[in-house]
Amino acid sequence: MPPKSGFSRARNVDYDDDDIYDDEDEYYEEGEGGDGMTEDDKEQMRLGTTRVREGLGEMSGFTSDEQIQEALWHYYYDVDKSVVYLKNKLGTTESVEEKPKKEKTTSRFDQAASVADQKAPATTGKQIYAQYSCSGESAYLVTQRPLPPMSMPTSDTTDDFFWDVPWGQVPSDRLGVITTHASPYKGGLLGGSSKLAALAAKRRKEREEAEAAASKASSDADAAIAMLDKLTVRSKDNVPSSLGLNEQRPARSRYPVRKRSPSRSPPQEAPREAIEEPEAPQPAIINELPAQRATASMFASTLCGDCSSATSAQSAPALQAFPAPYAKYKDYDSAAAFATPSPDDIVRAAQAKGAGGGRRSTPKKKKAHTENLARSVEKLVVHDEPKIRSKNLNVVAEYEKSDLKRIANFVVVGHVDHGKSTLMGRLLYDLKVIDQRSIDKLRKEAETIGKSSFALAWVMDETNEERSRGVTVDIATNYFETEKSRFTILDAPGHKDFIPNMISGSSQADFPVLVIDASTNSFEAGLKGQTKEHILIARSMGMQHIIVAVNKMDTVSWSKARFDDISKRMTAFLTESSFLPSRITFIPLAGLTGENVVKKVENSAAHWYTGETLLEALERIELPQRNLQKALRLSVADVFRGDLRSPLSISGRIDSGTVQVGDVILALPAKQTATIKMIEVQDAPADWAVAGQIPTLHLTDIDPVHLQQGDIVCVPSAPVKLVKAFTSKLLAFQHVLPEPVEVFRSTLNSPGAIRTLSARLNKFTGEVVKKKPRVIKPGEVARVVVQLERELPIEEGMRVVLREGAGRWGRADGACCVSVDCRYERLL
Ligand SMILES: Nc1nc2c(ncn2[C@@H]2O[C@H](COP(=O)(O)OP(=O)(O)OP(=O)(O)O)[C@@H](O)[C@H]2O)c(=O)[nH]1
Repeated sequence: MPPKSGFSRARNVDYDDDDIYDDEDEYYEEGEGGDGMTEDDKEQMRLGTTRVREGLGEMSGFTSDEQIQEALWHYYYDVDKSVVYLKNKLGTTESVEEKPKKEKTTSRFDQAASVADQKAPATTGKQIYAQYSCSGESAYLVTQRPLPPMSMPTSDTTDDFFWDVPWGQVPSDRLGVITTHASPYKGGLLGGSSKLAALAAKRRKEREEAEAAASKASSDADAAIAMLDKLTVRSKDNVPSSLGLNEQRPARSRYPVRKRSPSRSPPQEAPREAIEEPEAPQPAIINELPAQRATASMFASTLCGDCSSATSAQSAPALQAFPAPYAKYKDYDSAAAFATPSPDDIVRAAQAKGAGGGRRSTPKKKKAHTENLARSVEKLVVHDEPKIRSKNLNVVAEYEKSDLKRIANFVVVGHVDHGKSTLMGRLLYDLKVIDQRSIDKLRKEAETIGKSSFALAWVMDETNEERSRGVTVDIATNYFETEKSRFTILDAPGHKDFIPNMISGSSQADFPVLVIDASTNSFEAGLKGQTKEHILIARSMGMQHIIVAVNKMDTVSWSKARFDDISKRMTAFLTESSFLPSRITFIPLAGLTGENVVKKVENSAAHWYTGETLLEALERIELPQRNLQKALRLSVADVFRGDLRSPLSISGRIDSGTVQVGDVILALPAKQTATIKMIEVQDAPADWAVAGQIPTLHLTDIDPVHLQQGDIVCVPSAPVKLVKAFTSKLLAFQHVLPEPVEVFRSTLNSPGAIRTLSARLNKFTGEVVKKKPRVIKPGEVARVVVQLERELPIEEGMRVVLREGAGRWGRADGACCVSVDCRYERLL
């Protein structure tokens, strides 16, 4: 049988007696066998019987023990009262068998009066016995004398007894005396039922027993309190919580608390952590707990262990810190919570062991296997780019032994709308580089927007802007091949707004093809516009040979006079620009019709011309010497930030040196290195490229931000120096003064100024004619000092272009620039 819970035990202790027994009869019958007599009662009854017989004297022989005991029981062992009762009873006619209980219906006062009437003569009055209960004492009113004879008929009522006595004037012989003495019935009932007295005694006894039981329960409760205290969570002030489980949270602070860094911890969280600090157990508090808690239940004992054997003072502090249900895990350490395998781990390990067919691997082997695996994983590092391996080719030897055709790059220059793009489209079309279907498609597309005459031009002008506007914007590159040469076409824009692009194209060319519109007034307009400027730029780039294509001859009916006039005027200008007459080629042609482009003109009006076609002139033109043995110098004409396969690519002509796949290059002025991953020459993959070619280099190991158009690419071992000032020999195309200029190194440029005119030189011998001249006239050669605002990669032998300040840029007279043939004698 499980022990009584503390709760039920407390309930029994606190029950009130009156709440249990409301009916005295039930209590009486539940007494000792139903007779209500205890051993004490029987003893008192025996002694009382003896004493009553002594009090009855000679009347004792007429009285049975049963009557005596009945009287004693009735008067609660009062011997005197019992004797009086029995004497009165024996003196009356009333049967002694009459039970005193029936007299309850008659008042005590009437009984006394009745007895007096029976014992005294009616004329002597009545002796009255009255009994009052007054604070535990008995008072008797006794008449001293017999009552006088009554004239009135006697009556048993008190009204008859005092009928002749005036109110308030009672005769002295009828006055009684009240005497008091201590009642022999301490705590008993007076004149009442002896059963009630017995009931009172029973209740006193039960109360005493209940108090004794409560005392015992109190001692049991102490043990219960001790156990409950172990489960009690204290507040910071060590006051036992009255809320029980609701206040157990602070006890969790016993577990390791992860502290936040002060910088990241919100200010308001600091007090919280202070609250969570574990509280030192206070055993003294436990002893002060009220004894109002029951002992631990079976459930609590199961969770918390057997605490009954430990004293509260000893065990409570240790358990105090661990709220249920974790109290049993006194040594719990969350930091090492997973240091040992969990029950699930053990089960899984056993299952794995069984599934492994009994094969065992020792921990040592497992550890070695794990380490090997870790090392293998470390080796599996994925690099962003595969390591580029160079074939270490002798590129010069490879070039010489190759049957590579002559490499020729030319830039198509001239005034806007003079027919440059159309001429190149016709060239490509006649050379079958562009097929008929593509031309038909372009022609149809051009017709839709009313520009059918531009169909051939669209072979080169591929962007929507260029096609819609009918104007070339950027350099268009294309390739064609002849029997002896591989050409790269650099179609430059003729509009003045795109001069920088024209310079970029010119920087990659070996020679220019100048296109002049032979139509009436167009040639003249071009001379005032970009025709002369383009010539000067091309010459400034070091180009010495030039082909002049007198275009649109169909518009002038192949007029020889017109052709001769143009040739004469242009020869004069070109020679002024330092082109030797022997290096100037004039070809009358019509790009739109293709006459004298690839095929000789068949028009009878052109019978007077027996010279070369454009293609023949291209094949014959002399190309500059290639410097393959010198250090790498490449002018970056374009930068492509392409696809995933080729995130960064550059293109430009190699001025000197060679490159091959795997080479590390240096980009200036960023001073950043890169690795050549792939090379393409004229849209075909190649292992190398040499001076004179315009390859596309696909790079890696460099951020695209470090490369831009106009940069110089060189080898890290022989970099180009970055300078902010240099001395140059220049050829003046107009008056030159110390003045602000824009300095171009290819398309890379910087603001600067001609700081000093050092000397005027002999145009052919280079000797000093005059030191520190005030001005340099057009056509004269001089030595000047140029200052730059920012560094540019410039070295001896390079060519730069000095143009007048931006305010005078692009003047319509075509003489707006100072184009300088810069041969650097020395750097500052
Ligand atoms: N009649 C005639 N028209 C030509 C000839 N060549 C070109 N054209 C026309 O001249 C116009 C301009 O031709 P383009 O090739 O665009 O001229 P462009 O020099 O390339 O122009 P930009 O590049 O913008 O400077 C077009 O309408 C052509 O059809 C030609 O030989 N004869």
